[in-house]
Amino acid sequence: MAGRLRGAALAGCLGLCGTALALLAVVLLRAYVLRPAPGPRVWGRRPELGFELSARDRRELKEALRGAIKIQTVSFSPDDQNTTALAEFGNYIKKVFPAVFSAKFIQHEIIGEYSHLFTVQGSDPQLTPYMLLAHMDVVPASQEGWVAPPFSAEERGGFIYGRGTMDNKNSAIGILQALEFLLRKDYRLRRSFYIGIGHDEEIYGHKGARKIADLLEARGVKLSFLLDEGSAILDGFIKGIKAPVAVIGITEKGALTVKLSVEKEPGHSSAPPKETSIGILAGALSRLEQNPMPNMFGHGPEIRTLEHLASEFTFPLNLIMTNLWLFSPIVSRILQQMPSTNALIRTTTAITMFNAGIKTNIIPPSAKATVNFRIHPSQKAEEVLEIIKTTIADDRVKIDVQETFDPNPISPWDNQAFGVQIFRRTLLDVFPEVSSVAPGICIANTDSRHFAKLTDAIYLFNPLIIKPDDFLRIHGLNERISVEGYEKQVEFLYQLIQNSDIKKLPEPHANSHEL
Ligand SMILES: CCCCCCCC/C=C\CCCCCCCC(=O)N[C@@H](CCC(N)=O)C(=O)O
Ligand SMILES: [Zn+2]
Ligand SMILES: [Zn+2]
Repeated sequence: MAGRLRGAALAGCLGLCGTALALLAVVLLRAYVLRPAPGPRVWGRRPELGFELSARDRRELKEALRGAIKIQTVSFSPDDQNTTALAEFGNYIKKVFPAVFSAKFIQHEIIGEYSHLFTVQGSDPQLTPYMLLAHMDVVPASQEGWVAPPFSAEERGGFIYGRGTMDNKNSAIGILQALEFLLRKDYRLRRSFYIGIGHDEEIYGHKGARKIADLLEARGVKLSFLLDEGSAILDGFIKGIKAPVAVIGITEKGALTVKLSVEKEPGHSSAPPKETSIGILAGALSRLEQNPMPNMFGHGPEIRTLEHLASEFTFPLNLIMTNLWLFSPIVSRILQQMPSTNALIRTTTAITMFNAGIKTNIIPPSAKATVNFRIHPSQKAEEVLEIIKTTIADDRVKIDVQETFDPNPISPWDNQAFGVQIFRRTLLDVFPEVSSVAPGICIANTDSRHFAKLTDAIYLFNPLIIKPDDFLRIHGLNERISVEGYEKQVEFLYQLIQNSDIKKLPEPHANSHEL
């Protein structure tokens, strides 16, 4: 009997060890043998024109951006914009980019009073056009806390400081600059493309980008792809990855902004009620902050980002990333530690405004707050609103939805995706130090969502190498761009326009080591 028991225990143990060994074998096999092929291609043609800049070109390129930064195109709220500055921006680009404005095959239109649409007619009408999108408006900037005033465009230590240097005059001016340089070299464009420069992106883009999209739709335009801001070449964002990696947004999060308010009878502060409007609202806000929205890791494209970058990780993280089917609970816990990676895996909750109280000895008649949620690609606004109501669980708190939209659909990311292959090719040309190109999520919002009817291929990417510290400068203090980084951005756009002139993508090549 004892012998039989020992035998059974041994068999059980062998079974367990066997399972563990089998698991390990699968892990190793997946890590080293079954890693998905990156989908390389062999491109016969290189861009016709190289990006050699004279000292004069360099000066001109830098001054064009600096001049644009000095124009205070601030969007405060949907009914408060600096319209004088928006108009000045229009005059400014006309002056700085004469070749763009005088080319016979470029049509320029002003949309919604201040936005710009350029239709660049290529020589081959058979090729489906694409679109480059940017915006000229900026968020406000406090005067304090900057090393140089936010609209001075001062140059310090190789950086231009100012609101809009990364978000997003670098793209608006950069696109026009790249085209200006190409035109001056008599480059004849083959594929048509559109340039859209919105004037109210920071306040939802209803008067600018949306009108541009409506107009193009009415003209029956279909786009092969659209490129807008929203992600970048990330350096140091992900623990365990040393080299900079290009993460191109294939979707952007949705958004839901709610106004919460509590009304209460005012009175003398010497005989206060048990709870005031401020106390009730503060409790509701605290519950929202203390109960984050659910962790959705694995339900959206964030998992594809890590899978694509798996080989970039050092050991043993590379093993973990290649086997997310097994390790995703650990990975999702690590991701939620940093605000920028936490934003990838859940709907975020940000209390952005709070107003209450009118005098030191008056019981406040009302308290109001604004909470801004950014919705994970696997959720819908309606679902998030239900969670908010359940979490607040207090009928005295009135909830008004101010603005809401669901996450964007997911854009294609495969060997046939024209835009993706063009970005890969251009990254190889301009940023040889970038070893991987991965699909990702844009954690903020962009004007591109207005163009969903024109194309299913919307990509969010700024060709700039950014570090976590740079990310904090966007909408924050000391926003800046390095002169070298801006030159690279213009070079990327210059080569992207030429690369897009290819008629058909080359065949993928199995043994190449390209991206
Ligand atoms: C695995 C990778 C980790 C990812 C870390 C994220 C790093 C992201 C890097 C760069 C992103 C820059 C995004 C800038 C876009 C900003 C656009 C913007 O400010 N939009 C406004 C629009 C307002 C609106 N209501 O539509 C906004 O989102 O508030
Ligand atoms: Zn922006
Ligand atoms: Zn912004």
